[in-house]
Amino acid sequence: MSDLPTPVVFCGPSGVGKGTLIDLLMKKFPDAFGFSVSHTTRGPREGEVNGKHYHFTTVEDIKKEIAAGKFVEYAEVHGNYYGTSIASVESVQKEGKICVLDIDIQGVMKVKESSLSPRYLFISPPSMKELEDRLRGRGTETEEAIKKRLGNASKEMEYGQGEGNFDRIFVNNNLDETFATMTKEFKEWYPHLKEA
Ligand SMILES: Nc1ncnc2c1ncn2[C@@H]1O[C@H](COP(=O)(O)OP(=O)(O)OP(=O)(O)O)[C@@H](O)[C@H]1O
Repeated sequence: MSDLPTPVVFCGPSGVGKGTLIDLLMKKFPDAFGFSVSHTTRGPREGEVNGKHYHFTTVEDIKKEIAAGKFVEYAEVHGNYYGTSIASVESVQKEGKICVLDIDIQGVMKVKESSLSPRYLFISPPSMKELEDRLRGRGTETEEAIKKRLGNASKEMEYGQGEGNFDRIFVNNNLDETFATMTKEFKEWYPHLKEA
């Protein structure tokens, strides 16, 4: 048994508001949460610092470490690997922080096979129509990307609502209300949390 803070997984369709809710939590409880530093096999972009923005690695090395069970989740995107190592989650925990993992369903399935025992949260939109409006309203994706995200969303919703797949589902209808409910839950889960 350890008394390190239990990591928390945020999952839900693209555009549902995960990033928004995580930002709000981080502002309300300063220094209580942290993101783990991911590994990637893509090259560093200008200004990216190894160990800070990413742990830059090679395909050969990451494959070996994945095979050795050192990753809680990973994905191959356009020929590059991206992943979260157990060590990087632990380094957030060792600072006494709640490690936040903002991942998709594939990632959740991999985390479930790993040794990590996080709290699994699923963020659901009030309706598919509202999800579509948010994705369009955000204005960050092309029409093609929006269609792809909405196509994925129905499968994600099915898995998200599946019996026993998540510890808690938050329906993100009104943002203030969702955040208030979430804050209350986090204070129960992590009694040490102090508001700003
Ligand atoms: N409850 C809400 N009501 C209305 N709009 C919201 C709500 N929550 C978030 N939004 C808005 O919806 C859009 C998508 O939110 P956000 O970027 O946080 O989604 P996300 O789940 O993190 O998406 P991705 O997985 O693609 O990063 C943003 O423009 C955000 O301001």
